[in-house]
Amino acid sequence: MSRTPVNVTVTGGAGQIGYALLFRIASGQLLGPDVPVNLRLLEITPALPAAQGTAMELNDGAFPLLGSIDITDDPNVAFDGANIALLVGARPRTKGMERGDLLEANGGIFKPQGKAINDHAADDIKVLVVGNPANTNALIAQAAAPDVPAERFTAMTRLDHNRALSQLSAKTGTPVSEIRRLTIWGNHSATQYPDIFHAEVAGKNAAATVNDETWLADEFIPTVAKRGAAIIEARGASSAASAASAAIDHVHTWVNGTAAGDWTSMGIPSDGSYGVPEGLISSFPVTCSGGSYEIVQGLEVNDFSRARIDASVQELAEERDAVRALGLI
Ligand SMILES: NC(=O)c1ccc[n+]([C@@H]2O[C@H](COP(=O)([O-])OP(=O)(O)OC[C@H]3O[C@@H](n4cnc5c(N)ncnc54)[C@H](O)[C@@H]3O)[C@@H](O)[C@H]2O)c1
Ligand SMILES: O=C(O)C[C@H](O)C(=O)O
Repeated sequence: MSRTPVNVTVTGGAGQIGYALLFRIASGQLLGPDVPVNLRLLEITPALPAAQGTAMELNDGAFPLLGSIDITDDPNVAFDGANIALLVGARPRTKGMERGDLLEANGGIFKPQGKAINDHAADDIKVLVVGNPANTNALIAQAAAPDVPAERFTAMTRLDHNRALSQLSAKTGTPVSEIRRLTIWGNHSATQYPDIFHAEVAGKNAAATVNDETWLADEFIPTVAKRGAAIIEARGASSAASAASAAIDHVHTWVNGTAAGDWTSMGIPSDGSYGVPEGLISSFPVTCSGGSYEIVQGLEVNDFSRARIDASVQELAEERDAVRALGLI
């Protein structure tokens, strides 16, 4: 194998998403079947033994593409030379915790991680934030990394995108492979807006094919937007394998590109497109090519969509204002 290994740092490596994610990275599904990887796992000190256990299992997988595995509780070590950073570890909301408390607790995680990325990561670093609240955690990390181009910080809405694909597939009886151009707009939260007005189902407009605004407003959108809560209710724990799968999809698409004629959804720093205030990390339709992404321009936004995009963006602006008030950005 002649290629230089890619350094992939995963935070929260001992958690449940980490357990589903790391083996797929090691097997080549993140970057490609010919790309060797070195793994760095960042965990909190008490979780280091559990991370060691996961590393033992990774070794036992005898993955041909897997070089080294390093485990640390020091962000400066974890992000040293990192090419890809998957920020999964986060402080979950616990009983009695207000939204502001959650943002503050996560600020204590994502601000130092952003600084460590700024100071130690490789020049081509690409960051995906999975840990919730993902969009605002990405904003905190990005603000702490002024020397890294802002567009390298992204938040995961690919799970929402995949959920929307699956729901539309079930409604129309069309395989997901024949659905294109779906969009998730806004925040990875219950305010997100899954948009099918520009989507295609087997080459035909999805909204026209479905032709059922009641289903769209009362079933499709709430099912996708509240799917995370429904999984927690059913499993007693938040989504893990599907979240890991979406993280793989997000980075794979970012690095290897979108298919011709299709796009994907990524939480990215807004450039002001579609009336989303510049700098907010909001989900947009994007195409990827050559390791970069671009917002799909020129889509008509009807009144139905406008109201829903604006509501989610408003929530993002409130989260930004809250972390600004806490001095986190
Ligand atoms: N964006 C999405 O679509 C999406 C989907 C599912 C879950 N999530 C979020 O992903 C996060 C992780 O979920 P999980 O199920 O793996 O949780 P988990 O509790 O099983 O694992 C989290 C891990 O992060 C570690 N951790 C905590 N603080 C850390 C720090 N400062 N540095 C490094 N590691 C740290 C913990 O020790 C733990 O091992 C949660 O915030 C969850 O809400 C996001
Ligand atoms: O962890 C959560 O709160 C839910 C998660 O973000 C999900 O969408 O499954």
